[in-house]
Amino acid sequence: MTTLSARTLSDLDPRVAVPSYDRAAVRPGIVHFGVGAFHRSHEAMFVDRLLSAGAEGWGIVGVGTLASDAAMRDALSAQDDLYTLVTTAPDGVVEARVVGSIIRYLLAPEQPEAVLAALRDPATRIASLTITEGGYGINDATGAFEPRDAATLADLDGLADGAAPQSALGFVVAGLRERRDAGAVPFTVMSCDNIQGNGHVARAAVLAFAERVDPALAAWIGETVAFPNSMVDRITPVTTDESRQRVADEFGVEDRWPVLSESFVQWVLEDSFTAGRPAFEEVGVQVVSDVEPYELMKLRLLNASHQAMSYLGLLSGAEYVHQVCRDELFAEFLLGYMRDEARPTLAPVPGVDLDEYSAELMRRFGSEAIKDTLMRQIVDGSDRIPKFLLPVVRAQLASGGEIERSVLVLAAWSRFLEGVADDGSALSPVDKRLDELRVAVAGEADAPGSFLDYAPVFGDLGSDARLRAAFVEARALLASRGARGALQSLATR
Ligand SMILES: NC(=O)c1ccc[n+]([C@@H]2O[C@H](COP(=O)([O-])OP(=O)(O)OC[C@H]3O[C@@H](n4cnc5c(N)ncnc54)[C@H](O)[C@@H]3O)[C@@H](O)[C@H]2O)c1
Ligand SMILES: O=P(O)(O)OC[C@@H](O)[C@@H](O)[C@H](O)[C@H](O)CO
Repeated sequence: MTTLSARTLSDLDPRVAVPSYDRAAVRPGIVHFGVGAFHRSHEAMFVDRLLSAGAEGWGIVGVGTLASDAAMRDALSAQDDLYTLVTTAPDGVVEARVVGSIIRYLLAPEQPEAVLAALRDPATRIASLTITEGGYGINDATGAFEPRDAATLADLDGLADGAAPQSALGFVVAGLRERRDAGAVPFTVMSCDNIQGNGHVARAAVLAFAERVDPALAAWIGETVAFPNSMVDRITPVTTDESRQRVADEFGVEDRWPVLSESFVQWVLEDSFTAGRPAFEEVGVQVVSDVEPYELMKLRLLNASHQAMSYLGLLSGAEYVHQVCRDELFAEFLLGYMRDEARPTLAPVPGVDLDEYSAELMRRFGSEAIKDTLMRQIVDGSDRIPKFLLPVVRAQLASGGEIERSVLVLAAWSRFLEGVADDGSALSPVDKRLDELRVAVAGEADAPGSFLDYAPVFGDLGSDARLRAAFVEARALLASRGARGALQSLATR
């Protein structure tokens, strides 16, 4: 067994690829907020490829802004910011590689000045973000900037008074303010979160934040800073002790925080950068002028399918994505959702055959080695349902298209929030709006359909009579027949 560190790289099992470049010589060019599982399987991996190909000046300074990120800091600092990425293909082929592109990790609550210094450094040309859908504070229904987290709210007051930032948005705005005050070129703000128009959303959040701190700064950012949109894709489950053990058993690497993901990877990136960008296209990134068709395809087919399978799956007693996707009843339901409800809302996607894309998704979902849990998909469902599924519902209502599978998912979500599976066992929803959601769903007892009046999620959709009637029917079907029974009923219609 070899404990991972810069010193032990040459001792690793030769099946584990290691950085071929001199990490000590890599200069930083990207400051990344939110060094979670996904950043480490995706952007950091692409940058590792770039550095391996000889690119200079694009090392990553990772930043955690949450107190809970101390665990990542501790794990990475113990192994010189290196980690093992293990990918598994649906056919079982496994590859392992030590990623070296994160050259420094900063825990913002303890080192705010170091984070500001990294953003101030003219070598930093991109600030990238994976801070989750909720991290932008944008109300999905209205598009208004309404942050709810304490750090962002504190920064909205504190930044104007010169206090050190606490939130990712606060650091980005403070960093841009320093650039402006120094007469320097700003950095690009590159969101890699799963949000339609993630660049537009990041721009809206940063501008609204800056407007509250210094309107002239907001105007400067609006004129000078690029916020590229992107479609990002690689299924990356949470690292568990079982994953650590697998890396140790299969590759002999003792790694405190490896990442295990699928082999599939995709990044479609809008070519819009303020201060230059790496030659991403040379390492597998699709650099395009319009990302939207790819984004809509991915969010409405992949991410919405995760929502579609998870509430129904958990109600039926399943635990894993592969479990439900290998079940014919669920597979037929998901393919039906993709074919009859999501795909009619999509424009043609350049170079993509949507039949093949949907079939490949089912192969990816069915991959047992990934061990992705249904529970991972439902954390803060109130952030995900509006971004992934409701755009499909809105478009289908507008065109008179089918909605019955999407509505069954909404009904399953409402039943899931009630916390009881079909066999009577307890379910544990995790959602930042759980209290409000439970009040909303309790209203169903006296006023069926009133759950849809919960505006923070549904906006004005609750007033749609067709949707409301279908929702009431779907809830009744789930109550009488359970999740599997409801799927059977749909399959035989
Ligand atoms: N895991 C995947 O399969 C996957 C795939 C594509 C895109 N993504 C995107 O990446 C995001 C992160 O996913 P992950 O798998 O890395 O999760 P994770 O739980 O491993 O990491 C979450 C990261 O987000 C940061 N974060 C969370 N809330 C924040 C906030 N309010 N402000 C600042 N930082 C915050 C945390 O510090 C942490 O680094 C997702 O929300 C999604 O938008 C994930
Ligand atoms: O992480 P989220 O909230 O964007 O959505 C949950 C999953 O659908 C998502 O993580 C997918 O696994 C990912 O988008 C695949 O690329």
